[in-house]
Amino acid sequence: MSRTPHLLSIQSHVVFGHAGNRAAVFPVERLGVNVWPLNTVQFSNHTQYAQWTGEVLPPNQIPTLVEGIAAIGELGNCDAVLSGYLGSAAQGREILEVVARIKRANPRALYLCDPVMGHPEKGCIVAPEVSTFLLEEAAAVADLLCPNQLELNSFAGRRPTSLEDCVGMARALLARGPKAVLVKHLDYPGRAAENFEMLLASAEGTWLLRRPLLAFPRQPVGVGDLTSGVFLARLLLGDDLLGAFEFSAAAVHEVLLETQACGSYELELVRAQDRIAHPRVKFEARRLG
Ligand SMILES: Nc1ncnc2c1ncn2[C@@H]1O[C@H](COP(=O)(O)OP(=O)(O)O)[C@@H](O)[C@H]1O
Ligand SMILES: Cc1ncc(COP(=O)(O)O)c(C=O)c1O
Ligand SMILES: [Mg+2]
Repeated sequence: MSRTPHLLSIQSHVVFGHAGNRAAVFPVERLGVNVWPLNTVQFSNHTQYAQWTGEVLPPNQIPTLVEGIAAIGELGNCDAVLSGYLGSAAQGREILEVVARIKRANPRALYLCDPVMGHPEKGCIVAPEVSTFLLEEAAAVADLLCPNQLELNSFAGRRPTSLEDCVGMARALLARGPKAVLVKHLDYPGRAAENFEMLLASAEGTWLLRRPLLAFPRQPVGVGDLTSGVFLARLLLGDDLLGAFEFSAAAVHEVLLETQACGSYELELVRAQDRIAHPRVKFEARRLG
């Protein structure tokens, strides 16, 4: 029997609803990966409600908690680290130390960075110094980087003019160190309005994936966190980059269909659990160039 992979997932916790670890832990475990959730913040709800209560984890708690895992002899069993929503740049620096420590314990361990930067128009609030940390420090260390279009624009320092330009921006990120860049949401002049598009860039090439754009009265939150979690889970379960990319698009689309059918604002992860594990839809990515 093959071993169950272990993933250290360092992102936000919300008591109500689904974002950060609350969008990733359950689906990733449902797919068959053990998750070690380490919560960077504990908020009542995600920040797009415009109000919330709760606290940011003191940065020194990150190495303290990882030290506890090392002390019981389990750190070498960690197969990957995922980082997402951060409460401070200081937390980010502690995460990079933790990644280095885990890679010493298990040189095959992967680090996926979802560079959650905030989106003032949408109401996603992240401390501004976190963006600087992600741009200048985290990208160089990550094996896998999963920006959305706005985050890709921040890395490039400009907006794209076309799909080809998005490809160039994603491939420029590869040059900073990651083995793959998954752009979770593409937006560029001339994009067909009926589609939701994603991009995967690696040393082997670049792939574009299109799925239907669904209508929501209010855009659900946590979709990015769900996407990066499922993508990494499938890699840990043995998929190649392209397979994990296509699977994550299908599983996320199933969750969005369920969410839309229920008329919910929060992602319907519990109701969609079987569809996450066994998506009925399939999207094939198209190789570009
Ligand atoms: N198929 C889809 N149809 C409609 N909206 C979608 C679909 N897939 C994702 N979304 C929405 O697209 C947006 C993507 O957000 P974006 O900021 O680019 O990424 P992230 O989720 O990482 O923040 C989210 O608001 C999400 O709810
Ligand atoms: C607490 C928290 N975590 C994570 C996120 C990121 O969510 P998404 O997956 O939509 O990028 C948000 C977005 O507002 C948030 O408020
Ligand atoms: Mg995001």
